Amino acid sequence: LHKFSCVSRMPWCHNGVRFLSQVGQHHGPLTLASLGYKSEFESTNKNKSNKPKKHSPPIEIPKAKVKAVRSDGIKAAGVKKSLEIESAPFAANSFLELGLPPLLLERLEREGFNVPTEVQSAAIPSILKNHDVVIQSYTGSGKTLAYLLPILSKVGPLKDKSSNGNGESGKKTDIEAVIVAPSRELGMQIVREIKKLLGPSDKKAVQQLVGGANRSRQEEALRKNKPAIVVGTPGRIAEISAAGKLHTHGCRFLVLDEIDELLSFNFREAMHRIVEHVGRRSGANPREPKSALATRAERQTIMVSATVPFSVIRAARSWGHDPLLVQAKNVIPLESMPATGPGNLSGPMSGSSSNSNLQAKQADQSLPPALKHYYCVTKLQHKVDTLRRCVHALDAQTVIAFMNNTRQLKDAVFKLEARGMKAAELHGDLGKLARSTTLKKFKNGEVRVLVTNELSARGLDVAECDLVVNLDLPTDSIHYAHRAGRTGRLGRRGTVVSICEEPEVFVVKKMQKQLAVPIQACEFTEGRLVIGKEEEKTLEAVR
Ligand SMILES: Nc1ncnc2c1ncn2[C@@H]1O[C@H](COP(=O)(O)OP(=O)(O)OP(=O)(O)O)[C@@H](O)[C@H]1O
Repeated sequence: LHKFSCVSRMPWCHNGVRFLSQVGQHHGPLTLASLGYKSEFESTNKNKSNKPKKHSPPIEIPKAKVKAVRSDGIKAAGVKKSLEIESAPFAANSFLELGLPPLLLERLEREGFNVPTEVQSAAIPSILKNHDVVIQSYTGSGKTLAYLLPILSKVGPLKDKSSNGNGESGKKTDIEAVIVAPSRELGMQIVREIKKLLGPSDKKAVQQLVGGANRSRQEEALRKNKPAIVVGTPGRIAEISAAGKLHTHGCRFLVLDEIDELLSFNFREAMHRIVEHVGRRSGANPREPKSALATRAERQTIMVSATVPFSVIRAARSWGHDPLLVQAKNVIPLESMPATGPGNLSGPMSGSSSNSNLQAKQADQSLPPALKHYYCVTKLQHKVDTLRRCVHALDAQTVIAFMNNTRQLKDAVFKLEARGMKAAELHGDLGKLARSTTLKKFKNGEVRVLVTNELSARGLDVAECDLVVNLDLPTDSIHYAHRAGRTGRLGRRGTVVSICEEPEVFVVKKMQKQLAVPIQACEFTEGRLVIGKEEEKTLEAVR
């Protein structure tokens, strides 16, 4: 975004990145915390009601300029219906061929995981062979199990009995795997995925250490249950570790999920502590004189994200040992990546011609291939109404709408509800109970439109989500990719619509270029999505 020529009127455009007034003072990198999230800390419910703005009539569209296209919507008239997986990224081989232990294979079958996805097929053997890895594959392609399965093969109650490590003698000692995620929602989701495989009798082998939850209870659970795996947010893990209640020197795995987000400034101190205190970096010289590292177990470092900017490559080189870059169809030494300049798609730094090939090649690995992308130009005061017409036109049943400002987000929910569309807000100002209740309602179909901000852009896994709408544009292509990835999970159909004002169109065009996907101009009229003929012509050139 630094490269975009700013239009001073545009609220998000100032010194690189700026959202609307609420986050306007923040000039650091975009993070959950910078967007007003308190994912790591207790937050209060400041749910204030805002007066609804006057209803704005829909915009009239000159019919001659437009051509109707078939909606991508999924028919589910009032009833929540699961979306069919259409082009799943499944691999040709089976979990058995990947060398997973029998007990884990049983649990996978019980939970209906029959075939590994491509990225799982590439990552599992690499991790089982003790490599440090950076896992990069598009949103919703199964990266979580790609690292959880090899870890559960070596750690905890489902492990291969021949694998070494603590617990071998039946005596539980240290924690063996630490998994770090940037938000409590994502942390809890990972815990649920692990517990599903562990089953009720072994679920205490994993402990959540997320912010916003009761810390003494977490410490008590650590003491009593001696879990093999902990999953948490950076601040809470670092706090408990600094208090001497988390013993991670014997740890064999350190997973940094959504690594590019974890590298943001707000997590810097906590991440530093975690990286220094969890096991010993493999390849570090244990005989180094003053090094306390000698007493620690050698750890494997696993970093994960759909987007791998250069900062991640740098971090992987310094925190890992000869790491591999694992993608769905590729496993290559990270060393073979360019040593300087931008990594893959990025906002601020992308666009240099020397890296454009690499960028284009990796960009298409960040977005699910089946997604359809559109943008619709409207006036600011008509955005919510355009959203409503968009939902109807596509007959979308499970919609995530992204905004950048909490107050305007509440307004949008109010307007949608006033027009009879079931909507709810999700953001960091809500208490943890309100956040989980809203998410539950959204997942079970009680809420049709979830209006949220960057909190939900990473990791949130709602299989039924058939439409993502950017009511405010994301800051750059990385944020676009993560938001867009909330739909089209695991090969399902999905549509992404960015609703913007005329002066913002160049931002959409820029993202289209960086992401190497067509983002078609469209309008919603007479209950249908329509694209302009002119736009069609230019799109032919893009394709
Ligand atoms: N082999 C598999 N078979 C069936 N379902 C799977 C398989 N692997 C993963 N899934 C399911 O696919 C969904 C998406 O997986 P996951 O959340 O791990 O994707 P991701 O790549 O981490 O996405 P993001 O980048 O958005 O975090 C989850 O609901 C998960 O349970």
